[in-house]
Amino acid sequence: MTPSSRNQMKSCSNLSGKVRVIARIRGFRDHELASKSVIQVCKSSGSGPSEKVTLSFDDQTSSRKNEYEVDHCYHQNEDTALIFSMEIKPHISKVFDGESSTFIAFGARGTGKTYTIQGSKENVGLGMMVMDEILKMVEGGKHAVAVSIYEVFQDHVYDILDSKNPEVPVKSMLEFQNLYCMGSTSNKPKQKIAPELPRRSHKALMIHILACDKGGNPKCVGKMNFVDLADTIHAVTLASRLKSIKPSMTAKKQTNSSVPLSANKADSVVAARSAAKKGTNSRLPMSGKKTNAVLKERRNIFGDTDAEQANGFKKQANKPSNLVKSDIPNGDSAVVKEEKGSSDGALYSDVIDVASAIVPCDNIVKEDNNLLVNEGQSPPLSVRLKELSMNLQSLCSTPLPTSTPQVANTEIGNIIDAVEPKTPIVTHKMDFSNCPSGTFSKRSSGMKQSLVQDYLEFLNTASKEDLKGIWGIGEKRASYICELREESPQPFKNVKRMMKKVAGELFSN
Ligand SMILES: Nc1ncnc2c1ncn2[C@@H]1O[C@H](COP(=O)(O)OP(=O)(O)OP(=O)(O)O)[C@@H](O)[C@H]1O
Repeated sequence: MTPSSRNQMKSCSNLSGKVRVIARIRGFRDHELASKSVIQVCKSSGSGPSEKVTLSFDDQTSSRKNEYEVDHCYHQNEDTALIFSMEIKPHISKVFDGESSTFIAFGARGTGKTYTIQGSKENVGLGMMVMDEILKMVEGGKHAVAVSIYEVFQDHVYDILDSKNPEVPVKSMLEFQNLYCMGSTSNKPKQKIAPELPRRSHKALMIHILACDKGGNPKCVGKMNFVDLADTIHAVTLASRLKSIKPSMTAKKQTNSSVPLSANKADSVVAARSAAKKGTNSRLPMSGKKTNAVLKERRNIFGDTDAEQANGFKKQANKPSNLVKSDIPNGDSAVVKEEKGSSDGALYSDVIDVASAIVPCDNIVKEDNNLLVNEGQSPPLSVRLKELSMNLQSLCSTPLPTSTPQVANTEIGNIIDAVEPKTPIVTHKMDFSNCPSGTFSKRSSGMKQSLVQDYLEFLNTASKEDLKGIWGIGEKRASYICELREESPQPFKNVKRMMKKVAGELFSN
């Protein structure tokens, strides 16, 4: 994908010549129609597999216009069965010959990735269709089928089915349905993730085709992988995110054991040990025995020294935030198909190959907080927004001698109600018979609320450069605000939403 810049054509097709990129249009929902976005699909003059399609997204609300070139586009009246027969079915027989494939559904929230791969109650997804076809092909033959289902959250890979036996044999559609539905609704990782934090995990279904070797032991001859790549990830960032999972993958391959700790936890162990050595901190986050075990394991995995580890982890800690921009905007999703031999494809299948690494996630909440942390010197956006909310709170909690309902207490929810649009921003019929202080209060209350609205409007519409002009908003914060706008054209409709969206329960205290 070419670097993204505004109003520039992005070619999503023919990545490394080994990837086919198709788009699927699911149509606008009612609230999306209101955003005045327009999608245009133009076919090039070629036909058949060589045809190229240009998708133009014109968001009149934000004046954004983006164009993408893809290999094919499925329209909203074309169902998943058509995608299956055109894009996936031709590859099934190749898997039996050892040619693995990976299919990635990629798009912003709500664009239809789950609908396409897992399906819904009413509509069967690609996963079920493929399994149905594969089971027919293995029936009575020399092959067998097994499945694995994984969930990737940040740098952790969770085995959803059975950590002791990552490849679970499947003999019938009923068996598969039970596993797949259980896997899809599993709350194993969810339990560990703080509810107020955005949950953006990726899911992967792997279908293994097995055949017995000469010794009668089942051996994998080929795989079909289906990845639900959640969130708004730019293709370039995608590659780096996958690379960041690589240490876990390498660990799994080299030691054939689970990775004992997340990088962050090990990082803190290394940092604490180094501090202890220097005498600046005598406390280790774990017992000395466990610390040594962790470091030993990491040495086995990475073959590095403490100092190298510290550097390596430092680099990881400084890697860009997970909150990244999508190259495929709201309203469309894409299925990317990869064939054996692609360098990128190898990376993707690696992710899944080692996905049985089970990582204790007692630290995951701490790590999730990184989502809200700005890596720069300045305080994180959440802190800045909290500051802003306190200012707004103090503005709004001033008792007003107007007809506005009095705020009974200074709970933030009540304050927000007072700033909701139902409160008149400016009183047109000013009662000048009031005493001068009354008039002044009325005017100032209108002004305060107008300021609030202006600020929200500014956050919703200002260009990145203008956002950066505000004190406390730097490159990262401005990018984050722009990303929120990608998901919804007006993310900051009112103070309540702004607080919910950006800082979760931070403001509820
Ligand atoms: N092609 C489609 N036709 C009809 N409805 C669709 C289509 N694609 C998606 N939908 C509907 O849109 C909604 C969101 O779809 P879905 O949950 O699959 O999105 P998603 O990309 O998986 O979102 P998330 O990233 O939040 O998991 C669902 O109600 C789904 O039924």
